[in-house]
Amino acid sequence: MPYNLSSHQISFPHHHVFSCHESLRPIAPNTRQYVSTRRRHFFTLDQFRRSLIYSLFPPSTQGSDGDQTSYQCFHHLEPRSKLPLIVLLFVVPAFLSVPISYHVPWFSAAVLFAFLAYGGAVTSFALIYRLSPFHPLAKYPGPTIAKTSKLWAAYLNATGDQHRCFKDLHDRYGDVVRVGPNELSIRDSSLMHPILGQGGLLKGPRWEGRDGPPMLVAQRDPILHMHQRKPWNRAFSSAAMKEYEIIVAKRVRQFVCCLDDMIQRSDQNANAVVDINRWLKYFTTDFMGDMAFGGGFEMMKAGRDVDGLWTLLESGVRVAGTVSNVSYVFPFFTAIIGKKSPLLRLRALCKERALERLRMGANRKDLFYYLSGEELPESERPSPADIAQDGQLAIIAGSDTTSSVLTATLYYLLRNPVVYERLQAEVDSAFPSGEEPLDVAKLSQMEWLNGCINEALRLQPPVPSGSQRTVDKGKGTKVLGSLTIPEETQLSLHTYSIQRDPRNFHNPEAFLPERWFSTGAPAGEHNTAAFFPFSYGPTICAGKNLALMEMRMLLCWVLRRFRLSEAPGVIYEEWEGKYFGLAFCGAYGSPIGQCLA
Ligand code: HEM
Repeated sequence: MPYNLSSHQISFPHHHVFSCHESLRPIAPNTRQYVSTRRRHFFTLDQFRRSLIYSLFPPSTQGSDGDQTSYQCFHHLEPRSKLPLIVLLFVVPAFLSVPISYHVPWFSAAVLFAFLAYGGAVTSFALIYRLSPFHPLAKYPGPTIAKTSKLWAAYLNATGDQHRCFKDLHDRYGDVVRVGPNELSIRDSSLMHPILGQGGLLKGPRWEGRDGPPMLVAQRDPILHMHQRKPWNRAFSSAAMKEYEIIVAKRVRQFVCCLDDMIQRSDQNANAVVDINRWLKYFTTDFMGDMAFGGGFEMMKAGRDVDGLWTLLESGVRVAGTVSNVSYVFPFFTAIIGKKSPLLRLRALCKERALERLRMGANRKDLFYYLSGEELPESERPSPADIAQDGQLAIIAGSDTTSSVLTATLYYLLRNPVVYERLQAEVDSAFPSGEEPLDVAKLSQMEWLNGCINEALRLQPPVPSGSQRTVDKGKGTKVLGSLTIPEETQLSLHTYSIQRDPRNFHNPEAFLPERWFSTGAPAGEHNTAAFFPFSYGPTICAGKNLALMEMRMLLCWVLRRFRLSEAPGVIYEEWEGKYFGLAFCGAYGSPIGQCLA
């Protein structure tokens, strides 16, 4: 159904974004912080004055009374840092309590009353407007609670159930659902190019409010993004990828030996119950540690979460995912949690590792080599802080994602014994006994292997809610296919729903690797454009080819060496329902041959 919104525009606070014709200059040599040569942004007294009015007439009240003054105020203001937010939320009502105190017997009662009245008024204005027919997104269907606040989405994110809940909403309301006051979730793969492709929409504000210059994945400005992306593109060129094969192979060999060791030590007749999810996490983190910092995590060797890195990663990703739904909370969150915040601790750990590696120098061409600009003249190299930040991104982006897809693939193999047998036969014939599955070209041609990985990526994409985009402020209403989107609306293509949509994939809930075969695929709908677990366009996952190589090699090697089966006492039917942070156990059968290490 086509949606036609009025050109009525809403405002949503966000940072200044450089336009293409503005030039950029770094604020200091060897740094990624830039200022526009045309216009600089300071929080001026005028803005401060207007921010006070904004607090009384927040964005969402705009239009309810047609008040042009309030509209102009919130249209131009961007109060995201701690000070103005504290002023708006605490100082204004504190001032209001002074006149009230003349009318009540106790000053404390006046303060309480002022805060309640101020908070109540602001909240009521916001709620009434957001639910009113005057809101620019009023025509889009969605649950009432979602229209009132993003707190609901934050709550769903914290439960780990957001993607399944959004899919239910799409099944109920259709391809476009209002999932926040100013946010839409979209289940229409034909909009992939206009939204994510070249010249598409800017990244959304969900990464805002964090300390320091944004890392690549959070960079909203397309020009800065392109600039920051260059070393990543060099790092994942075909020539560079060749160098990584031995690094992956070394860690896969170690993974296999660790499992072998567990089987040897087990008293269950050459079987061992292994927490495969945990071990896959150790594997991917050790490997990304090698790539980003030249090693140093050694979780597989220790058989445990060394330095609490995984706990930091898991809690950091979960907290960041939840809080980014309400990114204006970030400054308060970091102020309250301070240095104990998992993200800050992770940052400190990565900085320590980066400095250590810089001291050691580049002894091989890994990801660090490219990110630290070893091949560039000294003056063009990034600062240690930037290198540490890129290393941190590699660990966050490259470990949990890959381990969750590997876990999902093994899960679906256990649940589909016929597919397991077919894949096993393919692996056995591709790599006869004793041969190490190292041939990357051969791995990329194996239809069952790649079909299984694609199915796991389709059914359990590690970024299930997609990458948020926004219709840029000041650019006016955007027409996307049959949709008309008001400026400063946030939106995401919902990967999980699109990849399970029967219009795109025949029998979408079934694990069918055959659907990816070049010939002999089962009849039925198969829309390759609707498969985008790594996203699409200029911001597509930088590490896609590395992740695929890593997953292919590990799966092949594990299948050559072990026979997996369901562990006793585990209810596998329940696993799929608890995608987030689940421990998944597999019982291992007789090993095939000797440890290949
Ligand atoms: C199965 C594994 C993986 C999946 C499904 C995956 C998926 C994604 C997705 C959906 C994005 C967001 C893109 C966007 O904003 O449009 C992303 C970004 C990114 N990923 Fe991956 N990823 C995986 C593994 C990796 C690995 C191994 C690395 C290696 C370091 C990596 C590095 C990155 C980087 C650097 C970005 C930011 C790209 C940018 O904004 O330009 N990812 N990934």
